[in-house]
Amino acid sequence: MRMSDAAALKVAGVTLSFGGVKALRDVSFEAKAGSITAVIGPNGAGKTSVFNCISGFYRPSSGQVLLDGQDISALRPPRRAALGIARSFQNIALFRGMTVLDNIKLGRHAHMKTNLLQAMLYSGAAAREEEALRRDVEERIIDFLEIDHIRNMPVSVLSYGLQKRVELARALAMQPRILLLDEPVAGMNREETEDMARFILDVKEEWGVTILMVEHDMGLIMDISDHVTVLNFGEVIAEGLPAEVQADPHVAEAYLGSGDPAALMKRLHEEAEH
Ligand SMILES: Nc1ncnc2c1ncn2[C@@H]1O[C@H](COP(=O)(O)OP(=O)(O)OP(=O)(O)O)[C@@H](O)[C@H]1O
Repeated sequence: MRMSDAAALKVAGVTLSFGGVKALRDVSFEAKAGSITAVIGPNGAGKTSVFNCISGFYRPSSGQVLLDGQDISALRPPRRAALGIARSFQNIALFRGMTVLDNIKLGRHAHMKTNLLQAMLYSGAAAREEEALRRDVEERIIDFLEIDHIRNMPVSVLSYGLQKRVELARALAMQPRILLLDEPVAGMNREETEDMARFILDVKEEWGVTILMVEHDMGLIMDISDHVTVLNFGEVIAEGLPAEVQADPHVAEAYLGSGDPAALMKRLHEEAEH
């Protein structure tokens, strides 16, 4: 059973400035429904800024963000979350003193009834039904991410890899249609990275979620992405299938300062060995 229908996300001509610094210049790309799209680029290229424009934390000076063709650029972050855009953060943003389960429950927040009138009209039976459904979703997430054994542990005692998995669990509890993953395997060892790769693929395939991820681990990107967009100095310099992007001299130049795809391949393989 799928949790939701995947949605398509489009970033159209987005420009973002901080004072005199243009963090993004006319950036356009699309994450197709039900696919994994990676946004890559050297440090400071604008990857996090793109995520912040999509989730609504930053307002671009021009351009649009479209969810299934609907312009959501004017909506505030909670409204975008309610429409199904969930994200994880580069540095884990969990409540460390709280248990795994309580952190996951917080993911529901985006779906809660906030309007008082709505809440009053919301009958006890319907509320109970929704509560049961929520619990069912939480159990499925815990089962799916294999975190049953740690559900009652405080997040602070968990390994880094497990904390990242709990963060994914919390994002899934929002029942997203679009999942933004900010460096999902940063700081992970090989085994943790392989586990996370498998979970990300399963989120796409079994849960029908469109995934957009920023990541530096090229091995992971090449293995699981359907499409790659490359940013450099706030501009899209290449995009396409992982293999196409890897062979693109512009990409090699952005990363290495030389336009030699063979040298880039060599470096990526060396990084993957670690
Ligand atoms: N809040 C901010 N205020 C001022 N400048 C910012 C702000 N956020 C980002 N920038 C600038 O915008 C540019 C893009 O930064 P961004 O963090 O989006 O890059 P990134 O590709 O995510 O980098 P990294 O891989 O290091 O995380 C950089 O020049 C950065 O200094």
